[in-house]
Amino acid sequence: MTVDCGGSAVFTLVLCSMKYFLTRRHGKNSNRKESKAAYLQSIKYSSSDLEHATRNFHPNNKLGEGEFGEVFQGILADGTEVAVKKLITKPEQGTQEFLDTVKLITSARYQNLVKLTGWCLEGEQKFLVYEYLEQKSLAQVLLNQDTKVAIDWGVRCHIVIEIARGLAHLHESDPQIIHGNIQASNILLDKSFNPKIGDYGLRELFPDKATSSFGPHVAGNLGYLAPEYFLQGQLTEKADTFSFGVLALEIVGGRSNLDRNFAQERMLLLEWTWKLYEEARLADLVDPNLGKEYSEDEAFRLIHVALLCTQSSPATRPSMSRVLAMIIGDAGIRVFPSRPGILQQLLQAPLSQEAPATLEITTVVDDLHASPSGCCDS
Ligand SMILES: Nc1ncnc2c1ncn2[C@@H]1O[C@H](COP(=O)(O)OP(=O)(O)OP(=O)(O)O)[C@@H](O)[C@H]1O
Repeated sequence: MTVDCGGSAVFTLVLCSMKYFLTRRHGKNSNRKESKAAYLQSIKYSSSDLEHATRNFHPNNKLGEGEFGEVFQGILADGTEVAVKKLITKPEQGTQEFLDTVKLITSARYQNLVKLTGWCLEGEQKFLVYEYLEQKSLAQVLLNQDTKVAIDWGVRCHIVIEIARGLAHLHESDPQIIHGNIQASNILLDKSFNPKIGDYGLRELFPDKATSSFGPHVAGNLGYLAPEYFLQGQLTEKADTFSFGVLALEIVGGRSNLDRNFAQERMLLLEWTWKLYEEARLADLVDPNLGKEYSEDEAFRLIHVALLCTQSSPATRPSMSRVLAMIIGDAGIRVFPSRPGILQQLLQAPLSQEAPATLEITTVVDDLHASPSGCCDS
Protein backbone atom coordinates (compact mmCIF):
# COMPACT_ATOMS: atom_id res chain seq x y z
CA MET A 1 0.00 0.00 0.00
CA THR A 2 2.69 2.40 1.06
CA VAL A 3 4.73 1.37 -1.91
CA ASP A 4 1.74 1.88 -4.27
CA CYS A 5 1.04 5.26 -2.81
CA GLY A 6 4.70 6.24 -3.13
CA GLY A 7 4.70 4.86 -6.69
CA SER A 8 1.74 6.98 -7.79
CA ALA A 9 3.25 10.04 -6.10
CA VAL A 10 6.48 9.46 -8.01
CA PHE A 11 4.45 8.90 -11.20
CA THR A 12 2.57 12.20 -10.68
CA LEU A 13 5.84 13.94 -9.97
CA VAL A 14 7.39 12.55 -13.17
CA LEU A 15 4.32 13.60 -15.18
CA CYS A 16 4.40 17.10 -13.72
CA SER A 17 8.10 17.49 -14.40
CA MET A 18 7.64 16.26 -17.98
CA LYS A 19 4.80 18.70 -18.51
CA TYR A 20 6.89 21.51 -16.99
CA PHE A 21 9.88 20.57 -19.12
CA LEU A 22 7.85 20.30 -22.37
CA THR A 23 6.06 23.59 -21.72
CA ARG A 24 9.35 25.29 -21.04
CA ARG A 25 10.89 23.78 -24.17
CA HIS A 26 7.89 24.80 -26.27
CA GLY A 27 8.12 28.25 -24.74
CA LYS A 28 11.81 28.46 -25.47
CA ASN A 29 11.29 27.31 -29.09
CA SER A 30 8.54 29.80 -29.75
CA ASN A 31 10.60 32.52 -28.04
CA ARG A 32 13.49 31.62 -30.27
CA LYS A 33 11.24 31.76 -33.36
CA GLU A 34 9.87 35.13 -32.29
CA SER A 35 13.28 36.58 -31.60
CA LYS A 36 14.54 35.26 -34.93
CA ALA A 37 11.60 36.85 -36.75
CA ALA A 38 12.20 40.09 -34.85
CA TYR A 39 15.89 39.97 -35.76
CA LEU A 40 15.08 39.44 -39.45
CA GLN A 41 12.69 42.40 -39.36
CA SER A 42 15.36 44.52 -37.71
CA ILE A 43 17.80 43.98 -40.59
CA LYS A 44 15.26 44.63 -43.34
CA TYR A 45 16.01 47.62 -45.59
CA SER A 46 13.95 49.48 -48.15
CA SER A 47 15.29 49.82 -51.68
CA SER A 48 15.56 53.58 -51.15
CA ASP A 49 17.84 52.94 -48.09
CA LEU A 50 20.11 50.95 -50.37
CA GLU A 51 19.90 53.45 -53.22
CA HIS A 52 21.01 56.10 -50.78
CA ALA A 53 23.81 53.92 -49.46
CA THR A 54 25.22 53.11 -52.90
CA ARG A 55 24.63 56.53 -54.52
CA ASN A 56 21.91 55.01 -56.64
CA PHE A 57 24.04 52.00 -57.50
CA HIS A 58 26.61 54.27 -59.08
CA PRO A 59 29.10 52.47 -61.36
CA ASN A 60 31.97 53.88 -59.26
CA ASN A 61 30.55 51.99 -56.27
CA LYS A 62 30.51 48.71 -58.12
CA LEU A 63 32.86 46.20 -56.52
CA GLY A 64 32.32 43.42 -58.99
CA GLU A 65 29.87 41.05 -60.51
CA GLY A 66 29.33 37.36 -59.99
CA GLU A 67 26.95 34.64 -61.03
CA PHE A 68 24.26 35.86 -58.61
CA GLY A 69 24.41 39.55 -59.51
CA GLU A 70 26.31 42.80 -59.11
CA VAL A 71 27.94 43.92 -55.84
CA PHE A 72 28.10 47.58 -54.77
CA GLN A 73 29.95 49.27 -51.95
CA GLY A 74 27.69 51.38 -49.78
CA ILE A 75 27.46 53.40 -46.59
CA LEU A 76 24.25 53.07 -44.59
CA ALA A 77 22.58 55.99 -42.83
CA ASP A 78 24.29 55.02 -39.54
CA GLY A 79 27.70 55.16 -41.22
CA THR A 80 28.24 51.38 -41.53
CA GLU A 81 30.13 50.28 -44.64
CA VAL A 82 28.42 47.45 -46.50
CA ALA A 83 28.55 45.44 -49.70
CA VAL A 84 25.13 45.25 -51.37
CA LYS A 85 24.44 42.31 -53.66
CA LYS A 86 21.73 43.07 -56.21
CA LEU A 87 20.44 39.61 -57.03
CA ILE A 88 19.50 38.58 -60.52
CA THR A 89 16.42 36.49 -59.90
CA LYS A 90 13.58 35.43 -62.12
CA PRO A 91 10.02 36.57 -61.37
CA GLU A 92 9.03 32.96 -60.62
CA GLN A 93 11.59 32.85 -57.80
CA GLY A 94 9.22 33.63 -55.01
CA THR A 95 9.25 35.65 -51.86
CA GLN A 96 9.28 32.58 -49.64
CA GLU A 97 12.37 31.13 -51.33
CA PHE A 98 14.19 34.40 -50.82
CA LEU A 99 13.14 34.70 -47.17
CA ASP A 100 14.17 31.09 -46.56
CA THR A 101 17.57 31.91 -48.04
CA VAL A 102 17.94 34.93 -45.77
CA LYS A 103 17.02 32.76 -42.78
CA LEU A 104 19.48 30.06 -43.81
CA ILE A 105 22.33 32.52 -44.26
CA THR A 106 21.70 34.25 -40.95
CA SER A 107 21.45 30.91 -39.13
CA ALA A 108 24.95 29.92 -40.23
CA ARG A 109 26.60 32.86 -38.49
CA TYR A 110 30.29 32.20 -37.77
CA GLN A 111 33.50 34.21 -37.57
CA ASN A 112 34.84 32.79 -40.84
CA LEU A 113 31.72 33.52 -42.88
CA VAL A 114 30.90 36.88 -44.44
CA LYS A 115 28.14 38.21 -42.22
CA LEU A 116 24.77 39.02 -43.73
CA THR A 117 23.73 42.29 -42.12
CA GLY A 118 20.60 43.04 -44.07
CA TRP A 119 18.18 42.23 -46.85
CA CYS A 120 15.60 43.93 -49.00
CA LEU A 121 12.68 42.58 -50.96
CA GLU A 122 10.57 44.94 -52.99
CA GLY A 123 8.54 43.55 -55.85
CA GLU A 124 10.93 41.56 -57.97
CA GLN A 125 13.97 43.37 -56.58
CA LYS A 126 16.00 41.36 -54.12
CA PHE A 127 19.11 42.53 -52.29
CA LEU A 128 21.45 41.02 -49.74
CA VAL A 129 23.51 43.34 -47.56
CA TYR A 130 26.84 42.05 -46.23
CA GLU A 131 29.55 43.39 -43.95
CA TYR A 132 32.19 45.13 -46.07
CA LEU A 133 35.59 43.44 -46.18
CA GLU A 134 38.38 45.94 -46.72
CA GLN A 135 40.90 43.75 -48.50
CA LYS A 136 38.28 42.44 -50.93
CA SER A 137 38.86 38.96 -52.30
CA LEU A 138 41.71 36.47 -52.19
CA ALA A 139 41.57 36.41 -55.99
CA GLN A 140 42.42 40.10 -56.02
CA VAL A 141 45.22 40.03 -53.46
CA LEU A 142 46.79 36.71 -54.36
CA LEU A 143 46.10 35.88 -57.99
CA ASN A 144 45.45 39.03 -59.98
CA GLN A 145 48.73 40.27 -61.49
CA ASP A 146 47.60 43.90 -61.31
CA THR A 147 46.27 43.94 -57.75
CA LYS A 148 48.23 41.22 -55.93
CA VAL A 149 50.15 42.01 -52.74
CA ALA A 150 52.91 40.17 -50.91
CA ILE A 151 51.38 37.70 -48.45
CA ASP A 152 53.84 35.99 -46.16
CA TRP A 153 53.85 32.32 -45.28
CA GLY A 154 52.30 32.68 -41.82
CA VAL A 155 49.36 34.62 -43.22
CA ARG A 156 48.87 32.07 -46.00
CA CYS A 157 48.73 29.23 -43.45
CA HIS A 158 46.28 31.23 -41.35
CA ILE A 159 44.07 31.79 -44.41
CA VAL A 160 44.04 28.09 -45.38
CA ILE A 161 43.28 26.96 -41.82
CA GLU A 162 40.46 29.46 -41.31
CA ILE A 163 38.83 28.63 -44.65
CA ALA A 164 38.92 24.94 -43.67
CA ARG A 165 37.36 25.82 -40.31
CA GLY A 166 34.61 27.89 -41.98
CA LEU A 167 33.80 25.12 -44.43
CA ALA A 168 33.71 22.49 -41.69
CA HIS A 169 31.26 24.75 -39.84
CA LEU A 170 28.99 25.05 -42.90
CA HIS A 171 29.03 21.30 -43.47
CA GLU A 172 28.25 20.53 -39.84
CA SER A 173 25.60 23.19 -39.32
CA ASP A 174 21.94 22.23 -39.10
CA PRO A 175 20.67 22.41 -41.80
CA GLN A 176 23.87 21.52 -43.58
CA ILE A 177 25.09 24.09 -46.10
CA ILE A 178 27.09 22.94 -49.08
CA HIS A 179 28.77 25.91 -50.69
CA GLY A 180 29.11 24.59 -54.23
CA ASN A 181 31.33 27.42 -55.44
CA ILE A 182 34.46 27.62 -53.31
CA GLN A 183 37.03 29.67 -55.19
CA ALA A 184 39.46 32.52 -54.52
CA SER A 185 36.94 35.23 -55.49
CA ASN A 186 34.54 33.96 -52.81
CA ILE A 187 37.09 34.29 -50.03
CA LEU A 188 37.04 37.82 -48.68
CA LEU A 189 39.65 39.28 -46.37
CA ASP A 190 39.28 41.80 -43.59
CA LYS A 191 41.92 44.43 -42.84
CA SER A 192 43.96 41.94 -40.78
CA PHE A 193 43.79 39.35 -43.56
CA ASN A 194 41.33 37.11 -41.74
CA PRO A 195 39.48 35.17 -44.42
CA LYS A 196 35.71 34.93 -44.60
CA ILE A 197 33.73 32.70 -46.93
CA GLY A 198 31.18 34.54 -49.06
CA ASP A 199 28.23 33.46 -51.22
CA TYR A 200 27.27 30.52 -48.97
CA GLY A 201 23.62 29.49 -48.85
CA LEU A 202 22.82 30.95 -52.26
CA ARG A 203 22.88 27.70 -54.17
CA GLU A 204 19.39 26.86 -52.82
CA LEU A 205 18.02 30.07 -54.30
CA PHE A 206 19.56 29.33 -57.69
CA PRO A 207 19.25 25.57 -58.12
CA ASP A 208 19.28 25.94 -61.91
CA LYS A 209 22.72 27.51 -61.82
CA ALA A 210 24.17 24.06 -62.22
CA THR A 211 27.82 24.31 -62.94
CA SER A 212 27.48 22.06 -65.94
CA SER A 213 25.67 24.83 -67.81
CA PHE A 214 28.48 26.68 -69.48
CA GLY A 215 28.82 30.40 -69.27
CA PRO A 216 32.03 32.30 -69.75
CA HIS A 217 31.93 33.08 -66.02
CA VAL A 218 31.58 29.47 -64.94
CA ALA A 219 34.20 28.29 -67.40
CA GLY A 220 36.81 30.49 -65.72
CA ASN A 221 36.24 28.59 -62.49
CA LEU A 222 36.16 25.09 -63.85
CA GLY A 223 39.45 24.10 -62.31
CA TYR A 224 37.82 24.19 -58.86
CA LEU A 225 35.02 21.81 -59.71
CA ALA A 226 34.91 18.23 -58.56
CA PRO A 227 34.44 15.93 -61.54
CA GLU A 228 31.21 14.34 -60.27
CA TYR A 229 29.65 17.78 -59.75
CA PHE A 230 30.75 19.17 -63.06
CA LEU A 231 29.84 16.14 -65.13
CA GLN A 232 26.85 14.70 -63.30
CA GLY A 233 25.59 17.54 -61.11
CA GLN A 234 26.21 15.52 -57.93
CA LEU A 235 26.69 18.12 -55.24
CA THR A 236 27.79 16.83 -51.84
CA GLU A 237 30.07 18.36 -49.22
CA LYS A 238 32.90 16.43 -50.88
CA ALA A 239 32.63 18.74 -53.90
CA ASP A 240 33.53 21.58 -51.51
CA THR A 241 36.43 19.50 -50.21
CA PHE A 242 37.71 19.19 -53.79
CA SER A 243 37.45 22.95 -54.42
CA PHE A 244 39.15 23.64 -51.09
CA GLY A 245 42.07 21.42 -52.17
CA VAL A 246 42.51 23.42 -55.39
CA LEU A 247 42.27 26.70 -53.47
CA ALA A 248 44.89 25.54 -50.94
CA LEU A 249 47.28 24.78 -53.80
CA GLU A 250 46.69 28.25 -55.22
CA ILE A 251 47.53 29.78 -51.85
CA VAL A 252 50.75 27.76 -51.55
CA GLY A 253 51.71 28.36 -55.17
CA GLY A 254 50.57 32.00 -55.43
CA ARG A 255 49.08 31.23 -58.82
CA SER A 256 45.75 30.46 -60.38
CA ASN A 257 44.57 26.90 -60.97
CA LEU A 258 44.64 27.58 -64.72
CA ASP A 259 47.36 29.92 -65.93
CA ARG A 260 47.99 30.11 -69.66
CA ASN A 261 51.18 32.10 -69.15
CA PHE A 262 52.91 28.88 -68.18
CA ALA A 263 54.13 26.17 -70.51
CA GLN A 264 51.62 23.39 -71.17
CA GLU A 265 52.79 21.05 -68.39
CA ARG A 266 52.46 23.78 -65.73
CA MET A 267 49.25 25.37 -66.98
CA LEU A 268 46.92 23.30 -64.82
CA LEU A 269 47.94 23.57 -61.20
CA LEU A 270 46.52 20.22 -60.13
CA GLU A 271 48.27 18.32 -62.91
CA TRP A 272 51.49 20.16 -62.19
CA THR A 273 51.23 19.40 -58.47
CA TRP A 274 50.75 15.72 -59.18
CA LYS A 275 53.79 15.63 -61.44
CA LEU A 276 55.92 17.35 -58.78
CA TYR A 277 54.56 15.00 -56.11
CA GLU A 278 55.50 11.94 -58.17
CA GLU A 279 58.96 13.35 -58.79
CA ALA A 280 59.39 14.36 -55.11
CA ARG A 281 59.92 18.02 -56.13
CA LEU A 282 57.19 19.66 -54.05
CA ALA A 283 59.36 22.66 -53.17
CA ASP A 284 59.02 23.72 -56.83
CA LEU A 285 55.33 24.32 -56.25
CA VAL A 286 55.78 26.93 -53.55
CA ASP A 287 55.35 30.56 -54.65
CA PRO A 288 58.82 31.74 -55.73
CA ASN A 289 57.99 35.18 -54.29
CA LEU A 290 58.33 33.66 -50.82
CA GLY A 291 62.02 32.89 -51.43
CA LYS A 292 63.16 30.76 -48.50
CA GLU A 293 60.76 32.43 -46.07
CA TYR A 294 58.48 29.48 -45.51
CA SER A 295 58.37 26.19 -43.66
CA GLU A 296 58.95 23.25 -45.97
CA ASP A 297 57.26 20.86 -43.53
CA GLU A 298 54.11 22.98 -43.41
CA ALA A 299 54.09 23.49 -47.17
CA PHE A 300 54.48 19.78 -47.91
CA ARG A 301 51.78 18.94 -45.38
CA LEU A 302 49.39 21.40 -47.03
CA ILE A 303 50.13 20.05 -50.50
CA HIS A 304 49.69 16.47 -49.32
CA VAL A 305 46.31 17.30 -47.75
CA ALA A 306 45.27 19.25 -50.87
CA LEU A 307 45.99 16.20 -53.00
CA LEU A 308 43.85 14.06 -50.69
CA CYS A 309 41.05 16.62 -51.07
CA THR A 310 41.15 16.43 -54.86
CA GLN A 311 40.93 12.68 -55.32
CA SER A 312 38.65 11.53 -58.15
CA SER A 313 36.29 9.60 -55.95
CA PRO A 314 34.31 11.73 -53.45
CA ALA A 315 34.32 8.84 -50.99
CA THR A 316 38.09 8.94 -50.67
CA ARG A 317 38.20 12.69 -49.98
CA PRO A 318 38.33 13.59 -46.28
CA SER A 319 35.59 15.55 -44.52
CA MET A 320 36.44 19.19 -43.88
CA SER A 321 36.80 18.63 -40.14
CA ARG A 322 39.33 15.89 -40.90
CA VAL A 323 41.08 18.22 -43.35
CA LEU A 324 41.30 20.86 -40.65
CA ALA A 325 42.67 18.34 -38.13
CA MET A 326 45.31 17.17 -40.62
CA ILE A 327 46.40 20.71 -41.50
CA ILE A 328 46.79 21.86 -37.94
CA GLY A 329 48.51 18.62 -36.99
CA ASP A 330 45.77 17.24 -34.70
CA ALA A 331 45.46 14.20 -36.97
CA GLY A 332 48.18 12.30 -38.73
CA ILE A 333 48.22 11.90 -42.51
CA ARG A 334 48.36 8.17 -43.05
CA VAL A 335 47.14 7.93 -46.64
CA PHE A 336 49.03 8.49 -49.85
CA PRO A 337 47.09 10.29 -52.55
CA SER A 338 46.56 8.81 -55.97
CA ARG A 339 46.18 10.85 -59.15
CA PRO A 340 43.74 13.72 -58.52
CA GLY A 341 40.33 14.36 -60.13
CA ILE A 342 39.75 13.37 -63.70
CA LEU A 343 38.44 16.76 -64.85
CA GLN A 344 41.96 18.05 -64.92
CA GLN A 345 42.86 15.29 -67.33
CA LEU A 346 39.84 16.13 -69.46
CA LEU A 347 40.84 19.76 -69.53
CA GLN A 348 44.41 19.13 -70.39
CA ALA A 349 43.92 17.13 -73.54
CA PRO A 350 42.49 19.85 -75.77
CA LEU A 351 43.96 22.83 -73.93
CA SER A 352 45.89 25.33 -76.00
CA GLN A 353 47.21 28.78 -75.20
CA GLU A 354 44.89 30.56 -77.65
CA ALA A 355 41.54 28.77 -77.65
CA PRO A 356 38.79 29.81 -75.20
CA ALA A 357 38.34 27.29 -72.38
CA THR A 358 34.54 27.20 -72.72
CA LEU A 359 34.52 25.70 -76.19
CA GLU A 360 37.21 23.19 -75.44
CA ILE A 361 35.45 21.94 -72.36
CA THR A 362 32.04 21.86 -74.04
CA THR A 363 33.52 19.68 -76.77
CA VAL A 364 35.10 17.32 -74.29
CA VAL A 365 31.90 16.98 -72.28
CA ASP A 366 29.78 16.55 -75.42
CA ASP A 367 32.09 13.72 -76.40
CA LEU A 368 31.73 12.22 -72.96
CA HIS A 369 27.95 12.40 -73.06
CA ALA A 370 28.03 10.70 -76.46
CA SER A 371 30.16 7.89 -75.09
CA PRO A 372 28.21 5.08 -73.36
CA SER A 373 30.65 4.52 -70.51
CA GLY A 374 30.74 6.77 -67.44
CA CYS A 375 33.88 8.75 -66.89
CA CYS A 376 33.90 9.40 -63.21
CA ASP A 377 34.42 5.82 -62.15
CA SER A 378 37.63 5.35 -64.07
N1 LIG B 1 31.39 41.70 -48.56
C1 LIG B 1 32.22 42.20 -49.48
N2 LIG B 1 33.15 43.13 -49.16
C2 LIG B 1 33.99 43.63 -50.09
N3 LIG B 1 33.98 43.26 -51.38
C3 LIG B 1 33.08 42.34 -51.77
C4 LIG B 1 32.16 41.76 -50.86
N4 LIG B 1 31.39 40.87 -51.52
C5 LIG B 1 31.81 40.88 -52.78
N5 LIG B 1 32.83 41.77 -52.95
C6 LIG B 1 33.53 42.07 -54.20
O1 LIG B 1 32.63 41.93 -55.28
C7 LIG B 1 33.16 41.02 -56.24
C8 LIG B 1 32.01 40.24 -56.84
O2 LIG B 1 31.52 39.37 -55.85
P1 LIG B 1 30.57 38.15 -56.18
O3 LIG B 1 30.53 37.32 -54.96
O4 LIG B 1 29.27 38.66 -56.67
O5 LIG B 1 31.22 37.45 -57.41
P2 LIG B 1 32.50 36.54 -57.54
O6 LIG B 1 32.86 35.98 -56.22
O7 LIG B 1 33.56 37.33 -58.25
O8 LIG B 1 32.01 35.40 -58.52
P3 LIG B 1 31.00 34.21 -58.18
O9 LIG B 1 29.64 34.72 -58.32
O10 LIG B 1 31.32 33.14 -59.16
O11 LIG B 1 31.26 33.77 -56.79
C9 LIG B 1 34.17 40.16 -55.48
O12 LIG B 1 35.21 39.72 -56.28
C10 LIG B 1 34.69 41.13 -54.41
O13 LIG B 1 35.78 41.84 -54.90
